[in-house]
Amino acid sequence: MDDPKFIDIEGVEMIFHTKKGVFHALRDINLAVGKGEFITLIGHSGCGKSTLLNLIAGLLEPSEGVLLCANREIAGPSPERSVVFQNHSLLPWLTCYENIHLGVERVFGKTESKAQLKERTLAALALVGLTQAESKRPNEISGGMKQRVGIARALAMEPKVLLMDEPFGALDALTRAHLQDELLKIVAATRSTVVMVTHDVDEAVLLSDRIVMMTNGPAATIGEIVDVRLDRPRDRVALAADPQYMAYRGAVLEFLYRKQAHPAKAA
Ligand SMILES: Nc1ncnc2c1ncn2[C@@H]1O[C@H](COP(=O)(O)OP(=O)(O)OP(=O)(O)O)[C@@H](O)[C@H]1O
Repeated sequence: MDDPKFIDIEGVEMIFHTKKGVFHALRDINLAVGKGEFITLIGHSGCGKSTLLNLIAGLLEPSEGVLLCANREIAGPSPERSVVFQNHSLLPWLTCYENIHLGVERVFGKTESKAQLKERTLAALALVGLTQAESKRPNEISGGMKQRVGIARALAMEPKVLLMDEPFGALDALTRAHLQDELLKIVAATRSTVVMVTHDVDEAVLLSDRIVMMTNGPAATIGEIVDVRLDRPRDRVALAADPQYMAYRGAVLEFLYRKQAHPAKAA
């Protein structure tokens, strides 16, 4: 691995000050993510997965500790760390092309020609198989297609890190499987570093190099990490009967449903 501490999270605590008082969401988070690594964050609802992702995105500031990306402190959002949310967050009045172009222009507008910006936008659409839908607006395409535009928009900015918060959570199982397979191919081609929040154990095992499993909140922390040593490219059908796959799956289930059996409401 080029840089085993490409993202480096050290001693992070997250405390929210709410009307009801102080809420200690995350404690003592230490994690290094290697360049090109695919990490998933899994844990019960409310344990702080999105909070940790938002800290890496620079959308939140830690109460204690430090987060670094490429040896620089994360001090705010940046196109080098682009985020894909569960609800695509496309602008409804813009076409698929325009939604992507907007981000491309923001990042490369000052340094590249109009033709280059167009080429980047078209390449991103092609990467997610949406060339045909370039002039459609979000209300004219399916949920899975919207998510693909969101992924294309994030990738078009050539981020160093792709952050994904349950990007397939709102999709039906077949579309979800299809997009997981596409994401695997795209990530293999772009060699992106990915941190993804998921609730889905199979998704975590299929996609990850490591699965970071979080304890229940409040004051959640990293409980265990599963190192998924399955060869790539991964084939979901072949893996379904693979004893190694089942063992990883079993380890995550054991953590979630035995060691961290669901808590009383955390917040
Ligand atoms: N801005 C905030 N102010 C106060 N509390 C917050 C804030 N953001 C998150 N929390 C609390 O921090 C805890 C972790 O929230 P977070 O959304 O990170 O959990 P999660 O693991 O992503 O949950 P889910 O799986 O349900 O999306 C929760 O108890 C939540 O209520």
